[in-house]
Amino acid sequence: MCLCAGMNAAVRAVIRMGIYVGAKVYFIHEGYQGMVDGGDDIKEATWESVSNILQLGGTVIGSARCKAFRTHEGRLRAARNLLQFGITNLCVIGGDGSLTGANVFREEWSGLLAELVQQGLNIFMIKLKECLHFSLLNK
Ligand SMILES: Nc1ncnc2c1ncn2[C@@H]1O[C@H](COP(=O)(O)OP(=O)(O)O)[C@@H](O)[C@H]1O
Ligand SMILES: O=P(O)(O)OC[C@H]1O[C@](O)(COP(=O)(O)O)[C@@H](O)[C@@H]1O
Repeated sequence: MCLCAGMNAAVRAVIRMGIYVGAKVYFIHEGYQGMVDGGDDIKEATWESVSNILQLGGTVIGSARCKAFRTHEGRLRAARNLLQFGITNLCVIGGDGSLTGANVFREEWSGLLAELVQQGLNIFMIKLKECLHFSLLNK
């Protein structure tokens, strides 16, 4: 469990600013593990869902070490899950490891999409490659 102060403030700021500018914003629970697993680990956030969290230690969305995200296969699963939810931007809050992983993912993104297309993923999703950006915040 991560007890770092400030993580929830960062989560709250990202969610509320995203909603403020009109975006649909999602929590990805348990870090990259949630991105790889998809399903219930990816949930739409609301303004109220980040109320009363500033004073809490750790992070309300969890954190995890994820071996799978270090592998190409794991990142392919993560990309598929993002596309299924229509997620086009990622904000990664973490340290050196998380940001290194985000950079690897960004560099691989076009190739991952090409692989998903080969596997038969709906072609309209391809336009998302134009708009997958990473905002990198250091903890
Ligand atoms: N070189 C890498 N390639 C892909 N993913 C990575 C890499 N390094 C770290 N990660 C991912 O980032 C996660 C968090 O990294 P870690 O070093 O544990 O924490 P921190 O972000 O606090 O430095 C790892 O569990 C792994 O899933
Ligand atoms: O839970 P929300 O809606 O994010 O509101 C957070 C609010 O709670 C506080 O952190 C603490 O407020 P109190 O000192 O009144 O308990 C405020 O500074 C902040 O505006």
